[in-house]
Amino acid sequence: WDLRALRCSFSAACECDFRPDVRGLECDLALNLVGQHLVRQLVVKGVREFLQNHDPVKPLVMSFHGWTGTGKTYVSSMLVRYLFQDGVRSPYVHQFSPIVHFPHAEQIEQYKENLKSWIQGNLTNCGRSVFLFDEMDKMHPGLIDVIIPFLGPSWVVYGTNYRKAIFIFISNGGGEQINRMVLDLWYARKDREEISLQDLESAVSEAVFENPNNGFWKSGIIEEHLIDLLVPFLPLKQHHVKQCVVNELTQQGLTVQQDIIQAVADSIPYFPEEERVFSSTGCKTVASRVTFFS
Ligand SMILES: Nc1ncnc2c1ncn2[C@@H]1O[C@H](COP(=O)(O)OP(=O)(O)OP(=O)(O)O)[C@@H](O)[C@H]1O
Repeated sequence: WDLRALRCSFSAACECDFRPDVRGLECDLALNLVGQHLVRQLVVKGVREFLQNHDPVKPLVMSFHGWTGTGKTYVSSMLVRYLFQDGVRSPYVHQFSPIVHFPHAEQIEQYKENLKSWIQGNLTNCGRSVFLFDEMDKMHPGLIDVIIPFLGPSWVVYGTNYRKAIFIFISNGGGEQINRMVLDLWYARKDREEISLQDLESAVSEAVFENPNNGFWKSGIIEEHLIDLLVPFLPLKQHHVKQCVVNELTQQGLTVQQDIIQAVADSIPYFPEEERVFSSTGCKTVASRVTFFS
């Protein structure tokens, strides 16, 4: 008899689908996430502490920032996989993309209402829900503030505690600032790993808060410090790209060949243009290039 299955048939389904494995997440990140030491530390520590607390004062709110192809979606999907048995397909994981769900600026008031009731309904159904907001930099400013009441410490409806939910925002906003800081370190002949988290955090918050084209523009979410973890994704260097190629070859069951690794790494654009230090597209196009060069 599977005792868990038996218990599941009598209890709230969502708690049953919720099977967090933080150690598994930690291992997977250590093995497969390339060149993002801050991300690994912040996400594992943040999620572990949040899950260890059986009575959290507020939901866990994380915001992922960085240049394209640096691993934001990759990490969020991995996290969800280690939280829910069905991963991103779990009915308790909800993804929002502005282009798909909120395409028309003139319907913003309707979107606000829909988003609020959607979140409220799903939280009533399952306090352990995860909400993923992709491409925050393409979200109409003002829309996201409608979820502020769900992110703070005082949101309790009908006696249900909503503080066990996890909210993840993903955005390229602040990516330029992160790249600039890492590049300045490189010009100063310092390691990219020497970057200060505090400096990054304030530069990113300021950048997204002050950009009128960003979903966080003048947002109460930033102003009221509702984000628990601002997670900066650093630009990847050529040796990181090579590691992504190795991962991809292995995953596709292909032989790891030096000439393919070199050919893929050489075919990618880098910045600064002359020195070719950081990948302009991270590891984003690695999979398709591996197919092309193999
Ligand atoms: N740091 C990384 N370590 C390992 N693989 C990576 C990393 N970054 C990106 N990749 C690979 O590149 C693919 C694309 O990355 P991902 O979609 O996570 O980028 P992103 O940061 O979300 O980009 P965008 O801002 O354009 O959405 C991933 O599926 C993964 O295979």
